[in-house]
Amino acid sequence: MSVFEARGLKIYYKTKRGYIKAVDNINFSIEKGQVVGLVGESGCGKSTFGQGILKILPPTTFYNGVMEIEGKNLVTMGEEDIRKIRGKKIGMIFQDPMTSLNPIMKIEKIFYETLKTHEPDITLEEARERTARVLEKVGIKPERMKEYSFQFSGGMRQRAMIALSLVLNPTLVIADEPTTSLDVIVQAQIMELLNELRREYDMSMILITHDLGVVAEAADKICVMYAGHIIEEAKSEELYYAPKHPYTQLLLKSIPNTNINDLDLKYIPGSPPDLLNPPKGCRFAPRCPFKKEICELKEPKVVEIDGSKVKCWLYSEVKV
Ligand SMILES: Nc1ncnc2c1ncn2[C@@H]1O[C@H](COP(=O)(O)OP(=O)(O)OP(=O)(O)O)[C@@H](O)[C@H]1O
Repeated sequence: MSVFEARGLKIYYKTKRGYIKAVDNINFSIEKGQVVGLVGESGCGKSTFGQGILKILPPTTFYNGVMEIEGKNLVTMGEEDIRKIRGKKIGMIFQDPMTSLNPIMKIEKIFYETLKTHEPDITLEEARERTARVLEKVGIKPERMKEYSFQFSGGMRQRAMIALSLVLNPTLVIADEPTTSLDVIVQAQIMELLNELRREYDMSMILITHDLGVVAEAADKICVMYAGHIIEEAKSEELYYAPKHPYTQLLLKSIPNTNINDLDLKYIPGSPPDLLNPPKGCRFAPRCPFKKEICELKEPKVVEIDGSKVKCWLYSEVKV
């Protein structure tokens, strides 16, 4: 059963020059207990999708289509109802823990404030108990809730933010580059922790990253984004060992051998298109080594092949 679904979802930024089509007509679903990886080059719309689910994008952002959590459509929902869902049903883990951990508040106060937003009657004592429990789960000694986040190491801050996103026991957690700012060993520890927690809490997680190596291990299913579209969706193993879309194939080839953060996409010449005016056919066509005539003329539909979904003319019947 899917806990969250997007159908025909569009998220556009309004600018003086026109609309930036950062998420453009995507379908997406995640089931209970599932981890879905969302990968792609910088600027392809991953964070827009993640933050769009929480409706924390600039107020001028245009949404269309459906984003459904437990049967409720977030696209048409008013701000007051969204606030009840934010944190409670959908948690968020950011790349920079300081986004969530106010440096001028003690950790216990941050947790208390978060709990109080959704459970106004909670006492400080109850909040402390819940905080202690969740801090222990992420490997932080409960007494450290008396400290400020700046007294924590980078890895501990990330653990504290994970605890904060879990304290309300959300149905879905969105983790946007949760390990990017950390060193390799701490990255591995945090990924292991996320994996343990999702099993224990049976929660669903959307894992946003530009690092295919990270998601290949952690995710059940991977969605590859390119220029506002999901161009391939497959089980992790399938995507890793039998990628179908030429972009996915090239992305896999570009995984660096050494563990560096920034992908060097030396195998993919050119750069992603301008999302103010994306190409009218396949958005990857200008860079695709297998491009056919149809590719630049008409947008391909998503087709299912061997259990994967792929948006590419190589796999579609051409009906002009
Ligand atoms: N607030 C904004 N106003 C206008 N355009 C924006 C805004 N935020 C992002 N964009 C544009 O939307 C597109 C998608 O950006 P987004 O940050 O979602 O991509 P991303 O895949 O998450 O990249 P990164 O990994 O670099 O964060 C880009 O063209 C970006 O320039």
